[in-house]
Amino acid sequence: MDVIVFLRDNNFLSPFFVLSTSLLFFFIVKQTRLLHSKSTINLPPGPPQMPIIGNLHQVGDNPHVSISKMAKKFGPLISLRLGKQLLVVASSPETAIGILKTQDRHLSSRTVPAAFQQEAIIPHSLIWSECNQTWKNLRTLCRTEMFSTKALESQSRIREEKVGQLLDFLRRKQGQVLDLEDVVFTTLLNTLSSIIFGKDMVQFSDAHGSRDWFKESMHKIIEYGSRVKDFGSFYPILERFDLHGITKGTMKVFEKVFAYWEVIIEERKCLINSPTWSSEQAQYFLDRMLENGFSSNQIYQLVMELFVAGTNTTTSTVVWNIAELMRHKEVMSKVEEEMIRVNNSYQIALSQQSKLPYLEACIKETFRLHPPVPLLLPHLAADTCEVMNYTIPKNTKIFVNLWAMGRDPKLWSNPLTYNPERFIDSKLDFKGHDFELLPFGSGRRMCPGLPSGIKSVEFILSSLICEFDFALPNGEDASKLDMEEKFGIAMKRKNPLKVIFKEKQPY
Ligand code: HEM
Repeated sequence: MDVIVFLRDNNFLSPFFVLSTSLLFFFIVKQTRLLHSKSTINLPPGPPQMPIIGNLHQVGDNPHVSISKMAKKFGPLISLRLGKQLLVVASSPETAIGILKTQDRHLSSRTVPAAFQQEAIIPHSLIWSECNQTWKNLRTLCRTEMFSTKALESQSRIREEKVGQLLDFLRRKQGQVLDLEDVVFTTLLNTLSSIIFGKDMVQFSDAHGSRDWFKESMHKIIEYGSRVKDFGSFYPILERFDLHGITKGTMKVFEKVFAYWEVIIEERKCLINSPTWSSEQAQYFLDRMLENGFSSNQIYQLVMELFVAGTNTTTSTVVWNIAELMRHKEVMSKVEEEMIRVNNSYQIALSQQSKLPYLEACIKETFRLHPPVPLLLPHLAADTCEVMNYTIPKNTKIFVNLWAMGRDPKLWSNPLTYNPERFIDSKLDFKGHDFELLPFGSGRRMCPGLPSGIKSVEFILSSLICEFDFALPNGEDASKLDMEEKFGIAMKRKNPLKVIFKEKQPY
């Protein structure tokens, strides 16, 4: 029954798919041989596989949840087959160590998802490259010019200005119903674009306002990139047909966005080449890329990746935090008390972020329950190697299920209860050394944007909590707020968090 529903839902019963399936039939023999060879390779255990589709029909729209159920049955290191793609999933700190530490060198390559398979720009990728020289150079440039302590300090003015604009907007819209994700996403897009280009990309809009084309483009790219049902990646023979129009779809959006950036880049080049230019004026990340001789394609690719990887994850983190705080009034009160204790008022500056240990505990607790990238970005085995005495063959795709680890009763007492206190007086951190809490990953592929992302999360959260009380529309009871998830490049709420902001009375 499962299989019939899966085939129908994915147009597998349409004439085109019947034809494709016939073609695939000729590969059954090969597949059968492959499955047979499984018995000779010591793969991690896993659920039984169907011919051709393997375990595809069992994965569903929320793979972090379905795979977590499989891990409960088959153990913390399992293997699945999605079409032709072999997948290994780690769901415990020990297996995560095996993948992200012991065998990091062999298991840190990537595959390029259909959405990002753009011939001209993909050789310049940071996220989708194997760990080659290009990848090393790009990470080094980002680390020194975007995420170092010095770079973050030089970005303080921009962060304060963009969060200031967010607060002004919310003050003007007091009493109205607003989409929290939308306003936070706008703030983060503009913060990043001001750091990179020295200008905003989008405007704030209220719940009924028209959406900006740039914001819409980012949503589309993220939507294409988040598609779980990408059959080209399961059956390489189908890859070139772009059956779901994913590659074509993103290419169209990329063209529009890149044309817009090209104008900005050319303007900047003219300024740099003008006689009035002095090197002190070089203050944006674009200047650093131009100084390093980047071509337009290199700039497009890196900037696009920073936008896609940096804005969504950070937005989701802020939204999940506010949702949990609204559900737990007593925790929200403690965060507010901490702010008053630290600062004698609700006002708080960017420089005071490190003095809010209780807020930090709330953020860790939210990372535990709602990791924005629940399976990490897929890794790929560059060579065959062994993890926990099992063989991981070359070209296996690898997930680390952070979501499953965050809810594992063997690791956390009352794992489904939101309880920031568990992190008070605990040394557990999210910086990649404690393998039970890895929202940014660990090892060579670990998120390079951690310092920037966490600064934004802490500053936006504390600023919003300082200035406003939050209520749900129609007097709904916040303690009953639903917490349904939608899997994607960053895991979001399924139902947007609509909030009414009300300015706090001065303390
Ligand atoms: C709360 C915010 C964030 C979270 C939770 C987060 C999480 C992650 C995770 C889990 C990965 C994949 C690690 C792996 O595959 O092993 C990743 C990769 C990456 N992140 Fe972040 N991230 C955040 C913010 C940012 C920001 C602000 C930027 C940049 C502006 C950024 C840029 C990147 C890049 C470029 C990669 C790819 C690194 C590589 O493949 O070598 N992230 N992030």
